[in-house]
Amino acid sequence: MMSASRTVICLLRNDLRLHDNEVFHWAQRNADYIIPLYCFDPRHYQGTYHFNFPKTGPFRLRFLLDSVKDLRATLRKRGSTLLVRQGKPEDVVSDLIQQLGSVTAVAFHEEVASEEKTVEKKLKAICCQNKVKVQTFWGSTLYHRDDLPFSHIGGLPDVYTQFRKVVEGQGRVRPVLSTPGQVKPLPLGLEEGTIPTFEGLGQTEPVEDCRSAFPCRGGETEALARLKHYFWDTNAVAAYKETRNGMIGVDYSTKFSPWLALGCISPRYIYEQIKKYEAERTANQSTYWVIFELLWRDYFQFVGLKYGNRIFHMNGLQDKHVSWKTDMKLFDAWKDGRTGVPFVDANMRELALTGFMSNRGRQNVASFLTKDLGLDWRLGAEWFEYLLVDHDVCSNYGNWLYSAGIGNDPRENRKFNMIKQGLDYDNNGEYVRQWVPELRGIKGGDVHTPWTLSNSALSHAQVSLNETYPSPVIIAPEWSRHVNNKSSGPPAKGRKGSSYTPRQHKDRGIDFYFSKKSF
Ligand SMILES: Cc1cc2nc3c(=O)[nH]c(=O)nc-3n(C[C@H](O)[C@H](O)[C@H](O)COP(=O)(O)OP(=O)(O)OC[C@H]3O[C@@H](n4cnc5c(N)ncnc54)[C@H](O)[C@@H]3O)c2cc1C
Ligand SMILES: Nc1ncnc2c1ncn2[C@@H]1O[C@H](COP(=O)(O)OP(=O)(O)OP(=O)(O)O)[C@@H](O)[C@H]1O
Repeated sequence: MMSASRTVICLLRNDLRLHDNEVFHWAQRNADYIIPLYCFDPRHYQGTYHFNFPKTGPFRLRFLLDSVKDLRATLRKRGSTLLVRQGKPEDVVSDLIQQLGSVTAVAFHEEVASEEKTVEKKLKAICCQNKVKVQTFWGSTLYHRDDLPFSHIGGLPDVYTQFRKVVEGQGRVRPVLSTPGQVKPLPLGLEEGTIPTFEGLGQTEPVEDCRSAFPCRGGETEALARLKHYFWDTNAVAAYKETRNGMIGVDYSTKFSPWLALGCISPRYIYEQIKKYEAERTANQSTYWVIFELLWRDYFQFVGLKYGNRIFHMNGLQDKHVSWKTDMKLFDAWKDGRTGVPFVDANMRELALTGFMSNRGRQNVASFLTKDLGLDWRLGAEWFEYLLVDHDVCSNYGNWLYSAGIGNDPRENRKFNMIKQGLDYDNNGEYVRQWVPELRGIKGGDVHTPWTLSNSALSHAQVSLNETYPSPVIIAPEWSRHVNNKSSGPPAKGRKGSSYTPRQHKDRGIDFYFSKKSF
């Protein structure tokens, strides 16, 4: 007698790739029929938890649609396809189990945060009711959760460097799993399903901005092409450590994050390629530093595992009470890039217009929101959740907690100085002028501090504070140490009542900007 055929549903979530994907790898060995499935979960298109911003913004949605299309095309080339449904995964899977009557297993990658965990629990309950096996995997990090050199997740150090040293010393990265040449077929009679459109999901397609630092499209194919470009075609990876704090252009950093967030590229594959590059081309601090940064990503995933819902709580991991404000006027100024602090505004406008912001920018705007404005950090985190093309729940909330001083930063009271940062990382003001066109007439680093310019300098630059560009919503006292006094003159209009007092530092030149006293 022939044994009954085995049908496995491979539920794809944030693992939209065929390479190094344990779900497919397992199904290939344990099924006669495979149903690759992606569900557009309506809960992802509702509001964020506290402030009700749209949970998935247009840039991430476009990236997701690209990624789903690309995976379908890849699977079609290999004898399969991607089933697409609009609905909650637990309902869709339940319907498929009923419809087919032959499903033997449901396989998926586990996630970290409670919303995703709730879906997993529901899937398990449905499978249990229907006597269908559930096979789950861990696959989002470089180091596998089960290989961590800590006896249990509670032993994860609260300081990144301690985590990194232990992991680098005692951990191992698992080898990349093989990519199936042909994928096992689908059972007959299943509708492939239409990939939804922007309109169908109640959104409008974003307009391309030629200034974007991330003009890339989603999908595994594009992710692998990006790696080839950054490593093998341009050798940009060999200078990563020197360029990674840049803000203009595509190649100052890897830009892997959006593909990593949706799982279009595997961190183990990146690691394997770095090792290959080091063996065949060059091994230097830069090539190592990409791994160092990927370990930050791992770290925040594991912090999420350790702390659960505490990563979302107002008082953070340390249960530290801070009197956060929710002044929505100030928040609007921040989110709209109208704070009057050009370095902040440029970054916030870049985010709104492209869905991307550099790591340097993110650290600064987060510090500004939490430390200068004293606003509830969750406003910032949820705004990022809405807009970022690379939103990843653990990296986003983990970094916000860190910036707000209630997460994993071992230093007390770390606060960025917006003017020093602007001058250090955008010394001649090119980045600010790119995103804040009202200030284009102001030359050099002066663009970071328009409120310190004389009326004649402002009118020469065709800037009118409070009319064409706002006066700063706040001026932190420590900023005065970093003002380019060469062009500062008598108080400009609109500065009335501010706490700013210009200090005269004649002929100190550029070195003055690089004071080590504040970040
Ligand atoms: C407030 C704030 C919010 C953030 N939100 C997110 C987010 O939602 N998703 C996200 O992927 N990153 C987030 N980051 C981290 C970081 O800014 C981005 O990963 C990085 O800018 C992406 O660009 P890249 O891929 O070119 O990075 P690269 O500099 O090329 O780094 C390589 C990879 O390392 C990882 N990485 C680097 N820095 C960090 C970091 N600080 N934390 C975690 N992983 C890191 C990313 O996967 C990145 O792709 C946030 C940082 C801050 C300060
Ligand atoms: N994937 C996710 N993305 C964003 N937020 C998430 C995600 N998963 C869970 N959360 C957040 O986790 C929290 C879960 O709230 P819930 O009420 O279930 O738990 P809780 O521990 O009692 O938290 P709270 O005290 O804030 O209500 C919410 O803040 C929710 O937004």
